[in-house]
Amino acid sequence: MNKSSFGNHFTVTTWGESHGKALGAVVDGCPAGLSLNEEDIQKFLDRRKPGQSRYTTARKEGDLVEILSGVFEGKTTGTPISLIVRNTDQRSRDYGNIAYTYRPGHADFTFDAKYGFRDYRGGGRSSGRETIGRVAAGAIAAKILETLEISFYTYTKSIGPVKIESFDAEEISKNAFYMPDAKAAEAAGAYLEECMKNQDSAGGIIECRIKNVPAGLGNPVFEKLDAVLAEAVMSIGAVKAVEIGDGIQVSAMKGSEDNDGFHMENGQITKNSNHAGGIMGGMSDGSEIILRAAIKPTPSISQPQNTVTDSGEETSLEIHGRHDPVIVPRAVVVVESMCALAIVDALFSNMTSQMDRIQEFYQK
Ligand SMILES: Cc1cc2nc3c(=O)[nH]c(=O)nc-3n(C[C@H](O)[C@H](O)[C@H](O)COP(=O)(O)O)c2cc1C
Ligand SMILES: C=C(O[C@@H]1CC(C(=O)O)=C[C@@H](OP(=O)(O)O)[C@H]1O)C(=O)O
Repeated sequence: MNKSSFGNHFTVTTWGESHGKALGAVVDGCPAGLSLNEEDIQKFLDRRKPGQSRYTTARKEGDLVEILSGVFEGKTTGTPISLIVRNTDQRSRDYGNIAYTYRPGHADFTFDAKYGFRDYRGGGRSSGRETIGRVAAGAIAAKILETLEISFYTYTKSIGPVKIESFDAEEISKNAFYMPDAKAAEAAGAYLEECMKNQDSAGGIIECRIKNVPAGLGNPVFEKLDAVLAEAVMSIGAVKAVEIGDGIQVSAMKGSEDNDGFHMENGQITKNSNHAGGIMGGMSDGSEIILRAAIKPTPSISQPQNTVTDSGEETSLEIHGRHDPVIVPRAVVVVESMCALAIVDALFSNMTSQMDRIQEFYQK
């Protein structure tokens, strides 16, 4: 558990606890010669950090990253890249009443079931704060993908019952929810105010669209690209479902509706539609990859809840502390980072032609 490795070729280990001294990641397998500085990573971390709006945890963290190794004179050296973010605003006293009592919906009971004890301060390793390491590593993966012109749009599709009804890419970074629809963002704010007034929380859906992934990435069996992406995204705390393309809706469609027909466009094989979400038979088909992640409502809510202690006593629990009333906006960049890591790992593992393109780029 203390080692959350990701991938076989581009390997990421995240480390650290929410109330420990620091958190971070070690990235192995990044090619030498990639131009990389702290700002490249910081701009990703800034999209995740607490305190971006009144709809996030009130914990005050700058989440400033330091690169400890693997970069010399602004370029990666091909050796392990170690990244650290120090914790500065732990308030462990908030967690005194969950040291022996299990929070419904969090990992307290299952941690004890597996290990027999746990770091209850801030949830330890099961805190959403662990995602700092994923995002820091994801920024490096995204930088590699940028050299191949592979790019991402990741945004909030819904919060609770409020769904986006229009798409304006410019709008995504302009509201607290990373929604591409200003009206929906306003309605989401009103919904959240209601939840907060009732000491409750909300969930929602994040959509990630990946452009310019060449056809043929992935594998026809086992490490299928859709399976690899789903595993990567499902490993984020609070993600309860992952869909590719039309996802669960295909179960109600007819073959004639779901199939994406082909035609020729400028000498290229092109699909008429994209119900498949850019992946067929476990391999990318050259169209946009479309993935959605369903995020549950934040489990730590302050209204009294029925639960039990670790000695089996039934009790009522009021959770203290500074929690996200909704996880979705802060998880947008986490989903993007995990997708970037999965795509880089897939590229490095089975497309030698892509490796050549990367090497060519660095040697320029
Ligand atoms: C970015 C992010 C922020 C989170 N913030 C909180 C929070 O403030 N309070 C909380 O109880 N859970 C929060 N979570 C969710 C818990 O980490 C998660 O529910 C817990 O680890 C149990 O895992 P599970 O929900 O996948 O079963 C957050 C998750 C993420 C990814
Ligand atoms: C601090 C972050 O989010 C935390 C995620 C979290 C949880 O249980 O997941 C619980 C809270 O932790 P604490 O009570 O220690 O402040 C959140 O604030 C972060 O993600 O950076």
